[in-house]
Amino acid sequence: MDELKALGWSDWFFEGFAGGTGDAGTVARVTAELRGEYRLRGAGGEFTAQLAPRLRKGAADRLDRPMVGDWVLVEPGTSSAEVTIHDILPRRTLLARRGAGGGGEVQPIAANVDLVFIVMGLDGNYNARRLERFLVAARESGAEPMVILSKSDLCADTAARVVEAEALSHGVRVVPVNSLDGDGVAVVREALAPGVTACFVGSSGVGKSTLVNLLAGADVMATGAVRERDAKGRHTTTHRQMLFLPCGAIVIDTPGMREFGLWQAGEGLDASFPEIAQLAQQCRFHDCSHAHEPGCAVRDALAAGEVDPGRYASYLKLRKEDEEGAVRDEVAIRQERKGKKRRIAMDLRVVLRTKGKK
Ligand SMILES: Nc1nc2c(ncn2[C@@H]2O[C@H](COP(=O)(O)OP(=O)(O)OP(=O)(O)O)[C@@H](O)[C@H]2O)c(=O)[nH]1
Ligand SMILES: [Zn+2]
Repeated sequence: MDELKALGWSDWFFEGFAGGTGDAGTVARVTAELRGEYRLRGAGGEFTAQLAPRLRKGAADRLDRPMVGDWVLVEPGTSSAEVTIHDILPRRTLLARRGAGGGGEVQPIAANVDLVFIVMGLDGNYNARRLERFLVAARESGAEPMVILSKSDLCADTAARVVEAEALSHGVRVVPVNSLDGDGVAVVREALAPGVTACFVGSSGVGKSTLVNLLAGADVMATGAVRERDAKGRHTTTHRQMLFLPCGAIVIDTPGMREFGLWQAGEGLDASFPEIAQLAQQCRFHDCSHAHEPGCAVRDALAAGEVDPGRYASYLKLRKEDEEGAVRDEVAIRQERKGKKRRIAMDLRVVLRTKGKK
């Protein structure tokens, strides 16, 4: 299993893998996905595989399909080109977002990530509300977040920005990085122990790929097939790919995200807004929305100037997005079930009709 450990395998995954009695040759990790074809890496190296029909047809949404970072079970075919993925092992962590203003369907980012690097550029990209949004999603994913304030060379007062970001991050480490001269990169490197899987998220152009290249000690991202020139002629990341660093860590660079809709806030919301969560326990109503109810401890504190209005608004917005998303998901599941029933009914009709003809 040592080869698998280098790919991020840990004891946690044993249970999903026939209680640890499975054959190492049948488990592999998804390193990239391109138009329904999967690049996998297992004990024996890299290979390409297709989804087994059961996974292709049975997938209700995109979370039911393999994504970058997943551990999957494979079955060899008669030729090496016919390897199929027939199962996905339970995910230890799952990072996802919601498309189109947060109202759309779930968009998986990566599975089994240990560390989420939230990258914000100090060239004007930094935004407190967006940082809070990323922190909620990263915490909820089950991975450990870390904030990278990139392009520190372009900021007149980096120290002040770090203090500001730390105040919003509640215990999450904030690191200023300058990828041009390597300032701060050592701190990022320290977090990248062998076998650790890290994912970089942030807007386009904040310097994710530049930093990944620096960590890799080579121009892996710019030369890889995952980089293309955009309309302005800039290199930009076009899809997710897993890279294996010389230090033994595994990184996933993601394309820049203009929008990061919240998929699920879960416990990530209260963990990211502990001062509000604590006050909420004293609200008169157990299910207080902190928007209009009488006896709301959160609004009382807000009126007394004890809660930051920006944080309060951010909390309410993310909470609303989370609730609306949950309703959407439920509707989608119901429609999916209905659709399935209809398909079964149609299949039956076909069977009956053909039977009648005989
Ligand atoms: N001044 C300065 N420029 C930087 C730094 N890091 C990256 N850049 C520049 O910022 C631009 C964008 O960097 P990329 O690494 O391509 O950004 P990205 O986040 O990977 O962008 P996408 O792939 O589109 O998501 C490039 O021109 C880099 O040279 C830095 O620390 N300081
Ligand atoms: Zn309240």
